Amino acid sequence: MLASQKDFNNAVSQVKLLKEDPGNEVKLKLYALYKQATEGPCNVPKPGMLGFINKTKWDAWNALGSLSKEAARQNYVDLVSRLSASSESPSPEAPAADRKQPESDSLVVTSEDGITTIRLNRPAKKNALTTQMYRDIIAALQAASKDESAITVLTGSGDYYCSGNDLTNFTHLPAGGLEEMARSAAALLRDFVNCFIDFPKPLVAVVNGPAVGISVTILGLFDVVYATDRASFHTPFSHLGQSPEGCSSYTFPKIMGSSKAAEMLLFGKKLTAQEACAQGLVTEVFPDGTFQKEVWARLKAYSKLPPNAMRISKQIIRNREKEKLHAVNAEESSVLRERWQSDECMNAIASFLSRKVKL
Ligand SMILES: CCCCCC/C=C/C(=O)SCCNC(=O)CCNC(=O)[C@H](O)C(C)(C)COP(=O)(O)OP(=O)(O)OC[C@H]1O[C@@H](n2cnc3c(N)ncnc32)[C@H](O)[C@@H]1OP(=O)(O)O
Repeated sequence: MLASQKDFNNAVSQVKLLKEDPGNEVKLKLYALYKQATEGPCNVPKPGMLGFINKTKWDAWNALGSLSKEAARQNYVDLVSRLSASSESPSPEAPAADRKQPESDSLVVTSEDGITTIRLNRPAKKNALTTQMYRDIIAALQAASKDESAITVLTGSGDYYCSGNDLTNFTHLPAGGLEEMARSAAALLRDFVNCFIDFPKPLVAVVNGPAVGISVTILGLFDVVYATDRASFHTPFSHLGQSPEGCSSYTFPKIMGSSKAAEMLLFGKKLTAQEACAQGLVTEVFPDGTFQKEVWARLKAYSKLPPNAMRISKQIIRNREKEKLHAVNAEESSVLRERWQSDECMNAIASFLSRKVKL
């Protein structure tokens, strides 16, 4: 059942009682949802360039498009309830030592020198992502968005950056069978990608080796991607009977043009680091021997820049795209939900598991 007018009025009062300032981005979201819930879709002319604040507010409201008043009311109530819960928790700005650690040691999260680093730590399996790792990454990103660091980094341990989704995820069938597995995987995928779309601070991928599948597609949602010259970028979705995710069906054509994107996403063409850089997916490539030293020195210098200026600049860059990205993510997740139940996909996974086929 959607939130009632009374729930909405209560949430409006609750916002004034929040102990912590939720930050400009959240305030903007609250403003937009409030306007949409009370007045419906944006119906006023766009302010001129000089009215910067009014224009930002207008953009946020306008970005909600034709969202119904009822849905906006519900989203407003949900957002306030999350904010109230987190402002009651002991310390939303918890320092690294107090951060809730991931459930498994396949993910290691550290904070140092203004940088929060989320490290995939399953080198024996080429950092393939288990279901628990997706959940832990979501939690780590949510914590990093509120901690004191200026920059957040995703990287891998060992010789691989990440071999993508752990294909054995598909072998743990719940009581509801294949259909239920596909439904819950699609919901998790959608939440996972949403966190990257909404992440408010500079997000940097330090690609320490080959990258496969979803670890490649989400790169289009990062702000900066540094890669060793040993890295490669491979999205073998057709080989696996699957389809693109991570908003790559939208970001890749935008970044590299539609025909280069099609070669990767339809035919699974693997790019070298230099090729990925030439096509705009990678920001800069470093020789493997000096990769870690050069990249971390650079990131340490960037982490000293004024954090609010970086957040606001990211907000301006990202806000225009957010609604579109959420819509793309929803569509890709729903298409994959069907794909995962197809014979093409099941056969491809069975082949990998029986060691008949390797990419
Ligand atoms: C909530 C669900 C969201 C899903 C989102 C949709 C995501 C889609 C994708 O990410 S599609 C991409 C999936 N990934 C793959 O298909 C890669 C499969 N792996 C390989 O082809 C190869 O392992 C390799 C090319 C990555 C590396 O080859 P090689 O260097 O020869 O190493 P090994 O094959 O011996 O691998 C070592 C060890 O790791 C295991 N492993 C590697 N990748 C995966 C994987 N993706 N899933 C599960 N296990 C993986 C491999 O089986 C070996 O294990 P073992 O030593 O045999 O126990």
